[in-house]
This record gives sequence, structure tokens and C-alpha cells, in this order.
Amino acid sequence: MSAVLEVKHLRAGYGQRVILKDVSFSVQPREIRMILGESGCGKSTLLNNILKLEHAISGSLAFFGEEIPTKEPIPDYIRRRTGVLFQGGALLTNLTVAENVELPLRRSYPKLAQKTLDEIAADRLEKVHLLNAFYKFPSELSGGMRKRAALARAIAFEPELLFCDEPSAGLDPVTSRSLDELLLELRDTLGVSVVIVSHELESIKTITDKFIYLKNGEILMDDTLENGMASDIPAIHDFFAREHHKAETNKRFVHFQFED
Ligand SMILES: Nc1ncnc2c1ncn2[C@@H]1O[C@H](COP(=O)(O)OP(=O)(O)OP(=O)(O)O)[C@@H](O)[C@H]1O
Repeated sequence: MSAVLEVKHLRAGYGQRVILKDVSFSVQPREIRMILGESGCGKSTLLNNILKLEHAISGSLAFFGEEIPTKEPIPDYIRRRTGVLFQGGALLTNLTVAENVELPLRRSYPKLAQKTLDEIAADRLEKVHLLNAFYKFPSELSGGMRKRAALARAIAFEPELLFCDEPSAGLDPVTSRSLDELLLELRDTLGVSVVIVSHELESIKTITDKFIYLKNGEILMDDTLENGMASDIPAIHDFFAREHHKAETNKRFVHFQFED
């Protein structure tokens, strides 16, 4: 089967400043691919360039085997095969959860009947176990529920490729674990491939098939998580050791709060 995403020799940055020098990797169908690296190494820059929210200097992208030249936007018919879960969720607060999920569908298919839109929204909300929030407003939801509502919107078109920027950011460990499980479930039910930027070791361990590790604008390692965690490349070894330490400290803190 061919790759759902191929990034080839991507070079990108801001103004004169080059952040990504030469980045190439691919994502296979149903793969959960993590983008890792130190803070400031360019993970979000990479995601934004893949989504064409920023314009790369050079290199090319291919979605589902179709090459998109650097300076060209992603055609709508390809965009509809992808979904994005932004870090803040980006739900519109003046719309109900269902209306938020319906928004991308309404934009792409303005003639869709309300009944059809509601049926699709209900289906997507059911997929993220949030059907009971159909008529609620984002302000009435917990942080974890808001993330799931944003995820329902991201899968509005039943995408084959989903991008998530720090999905666990701001969530407590238990909510974060259930979001991980949900992403795994969606991979199985929708057959979606997922590209995730994350810092969180528990998430990384729970859901990653393969990862890329960015350093100095290039990919230092492109491998399975198992090989990454056993790696003796100093930067990779230090990264996992540090994240492990952070995770253990967090666990102790949560335990302490609970005991208190
Ligand atoms: N809009 C921007 N304009 C100029 N420089 C930027 C912009 N966004 C990010 N940068 C710079 O690009 C570099 C990479 O930033 P980026 O946010 O991609 O890193 P990151 O790996 O995602 O970081 P973090 O893990 O902290 O989120 C940083 O030095 C950052 O200051």
C-alpha cells in the first residue's frame, strides 16, 4: 500500500531563518506517527508546513500518492481526506457542539439538508462518545470533552489522515489516557492514519507506532518507539530519560494530591 503522506526534502522557516533544513519521512495507512524533539526544534513548524499554513522554501509533499508542489495550496478534495485537531481545540464558543461539528461540512457542501448535517454530527459525536453534548455549548464542557468535540469536528469528513498538535496539552493524566484510547479506537474504526506532535511520554508509549525525532532542522531518527527507547544516540537517549523522569515526577505529584 502506498504512503498516505510523503514529505520530501522539506526546507522551511520564518523570513531568513531556516528552521527545517531537510526533512523527509512518510506515513503509512493506519500508522500512528509521532513527531518528537526538544522544545523549539520545529515540530509545530513542520506540522504547519505540511498543512500549508506556512509556505515552505523548497521540497515537496504528496498526499495519498498525489504530489502537491511547494507553492500550491492543498486542493479541497485532498483537504477533505484529512482532519486537524488544533492544540486549543479551536471550537467556536457561540455555536453548539453539533453546529461546530457541522461547520466544515456546511462550508464544503452548502446545500446539504439540516437533517443530513445533524445525522452526520450525531454519528461523529457518537464516535468520540460525546453524543450527549449535541446541544451543549463549549463553555458547558470539561477540557477533555472539549477536546473530544474538537476531535468530532476534525473527523467530520471521516478523514484518512488526521493531524493532532499536542492533543493532551492541558489535560489531566486520566483524561489524557482516555483521549489516547479514543485515538487508537478511531484508527481501528475509521482506519485513519494519525500524525501527532506530543511531549507526553505516557501518550507516546501508548499510541506510537513510529516516530521521527527532529534536531537541528533534520531528522535524527526515524524508527519504531521500541528502537527509540533502546537507542544509545545521546540526544534520543537523553530525551526519553528526561521525559521518563518528568512522567514519574508527575505521577508522584498526582498521587500526593490524591493522598492529601
Ligand atoms: N511565527 C513565527 N515566526 C518566527 N519564528 C517562529 C514562529 N513560530 C515559531 N518560530 C520559531 O521557530 C522555532 C521552532 O518553533 P516551533 O514552534 O516549530 O518548535 P516546537 O518544536 O513546536 O516547540 P514546542 O515543543 O516548544 O512547541 C522556534 O525558535 C520559534 O521561536
